[in-house]
Amino acid sequence: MMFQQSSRSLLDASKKSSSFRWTSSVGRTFSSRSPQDWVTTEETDDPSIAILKMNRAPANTLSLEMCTEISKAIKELESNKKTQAVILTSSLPTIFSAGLDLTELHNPDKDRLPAFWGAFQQLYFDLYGSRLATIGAINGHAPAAGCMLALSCDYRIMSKGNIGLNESKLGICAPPWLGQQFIDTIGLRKAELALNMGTLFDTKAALDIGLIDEIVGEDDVMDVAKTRASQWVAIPAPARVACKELTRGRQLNELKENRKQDVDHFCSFVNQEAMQRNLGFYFEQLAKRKK
Ligand SMILES: CCCCC/C=C\C/C=C\CC/C=C/CC(=O)SCCNC(=O)CCNC(=O)[C@H](O)C(C)(C)COP(=O)(O)OP(=O)(O)OC[C@H]1O[C@@H](n2cnc3c(N)ncnc32)[C@H](O)[C@@H]1OP(=O)(O)O
Repeated sequence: MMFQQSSRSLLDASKKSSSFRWTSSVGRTFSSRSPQDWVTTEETDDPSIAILKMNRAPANTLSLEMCTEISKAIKELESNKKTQAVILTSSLPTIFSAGLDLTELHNPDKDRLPAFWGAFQQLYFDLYGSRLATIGAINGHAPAAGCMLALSCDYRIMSKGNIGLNESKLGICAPPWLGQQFIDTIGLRKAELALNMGTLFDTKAALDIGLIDEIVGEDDVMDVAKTRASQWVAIPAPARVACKELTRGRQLNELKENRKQDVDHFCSFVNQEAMQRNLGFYFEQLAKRKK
């Protein structure tokens, strides 16, 4: 049942994921550590509050396996009835998440691409629809899908870095459900300007526009995150879950009903020659910027 305070998320869409064809890693990963190490969960001194850390150096990019690992960690936390809140953060010094792993999109493997997008959709279901109170402790850059991770949390604190949907700079457009999440958060006109220009906001601008809820000092991130988590947990869970359903249920259901079309749409979009060319240029720019 959707509104029950149980170990299940608002939309228990995970069952559907079993229909994906999960292909094995094709050696595209950055980190030499195994996917199991890319996401860790920690307890806090309050048994109702847990921490989920992303540890995929160098940029916590979302590959198929990274999406799956984060989803798995959320599900595991939800399966413990005591856990009522999770703080999502990064163990990297300057990056929360650099968004989708662009190596998944550039010259993609044709069987892996739909599975990758399915895993990204699943992550959205699991985080945006989690029964847990979710606190985004954004301690570094959060562009594009990194911003999606932040937007999927119930409350966002940020210490440094830039955040926003910059997809247009890559010659692409955010998927409709991510665009809608952005519009729902900051309003149509502001979203229209930011989406078209691919604007990335620093912490002050992000607060002004309503993309984040609070700016915190670098050394205070975890303390503030725990305090905010305690405040969310203090609200009776059935009310909290019902409020989430009220504000997010329609969007979640819409994508749930259109999952297959969304995957097809994404794959045909990404496979276009012009799109591949743009991605190639963007990669070159990233590499040059470093030099
Ligand atoms: C109605 C019609 C609509 C149709 C739409 C239908 C479907 C939608 C289709 C497509 C939607 C696709 C959605 C995409 C969402 C995304 O998330 S795209 C990814 C966007 N991300 C970025 O642009 C971030 C790029 N990275 C950076 O700007 C910087 O790395 C940073 C985050 C600001 C950090 O800078 P810093 O100097 O600290 O680090 P480096 O730049 O040196 O990065 C370290 C290392 O990591 C590599 N890297 C960084 N980001 C990515 C990435 N996203 N993917 C892959 N690799 C990445 C970088 O290249 C460095 O590598 P190294 O040189 O080998 O060390």
